Amino acid sequence: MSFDRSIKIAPSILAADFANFGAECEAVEAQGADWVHVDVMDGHFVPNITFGPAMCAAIRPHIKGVMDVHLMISPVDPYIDAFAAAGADVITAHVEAGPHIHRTLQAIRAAGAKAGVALNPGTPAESVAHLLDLTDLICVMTVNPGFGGQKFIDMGDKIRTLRAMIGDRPVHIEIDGGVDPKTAPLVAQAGADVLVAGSAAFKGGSVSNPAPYGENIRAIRAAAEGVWA
Ligand SMILES: O=C(CO)[C@H](O)[C@H](O)COP(=O)(O)O
Repeated sequence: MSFDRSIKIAPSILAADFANFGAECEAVEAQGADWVHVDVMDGHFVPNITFGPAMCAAIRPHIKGVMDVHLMISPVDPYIDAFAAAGADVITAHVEAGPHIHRTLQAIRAAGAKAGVALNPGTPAESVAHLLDLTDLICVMTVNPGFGGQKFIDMGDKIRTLRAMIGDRPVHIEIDGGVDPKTAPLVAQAGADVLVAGSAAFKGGSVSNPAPYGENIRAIRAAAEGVWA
């Protein structure tokens, strides 16, 4: 997985048809998705339960590109090897999920995946200042994690602070929650390059009618890229 700072759209399959994940992954990729984002929730760190490593392994053959696994679980460390073995390219853990985030990021890299660290809206940018050389991606939550379809919370100042802290390190800034064509320019302008979109990516489409996925992805990308025009 090579590094670049172009805008990447990562549809979250939290908004897909739960009875048809393999076909949904293929459909969004065929319609222009750069990454596929998988929201893993445990009913403990967040108030919702979704998928585990077996589901990630099941959809892996249906994803040609990057499988981006966002762990909203606590503890994280006992499950890292299982998600890496399931084929995750990126594994992101929350800085709030445990006392030893250094150990977690090192374990993710040791397992062969890119290491991401996520921050809830209430967590300041400075909480990851000491992690910049241990991480490949910082995920800025623009909703309180747990559910799709929530209202976007403006984290522009945090994104700008992180972009300045990162400097020329090869670290992605990913935004997760409420991303759509209206909010995408705000986060892109602030310095984000990976935009997770659930509701706004899957809106109006289905595996039997995937064209709206393409329209949605193109609209988010054009809005984000438009800030540089
Ligand atoms: O991590 C998440 C929720 O915890 C989801 O990825 C996020 O909310 C995306 O969904 P939407 O675009 O519908 O807001």
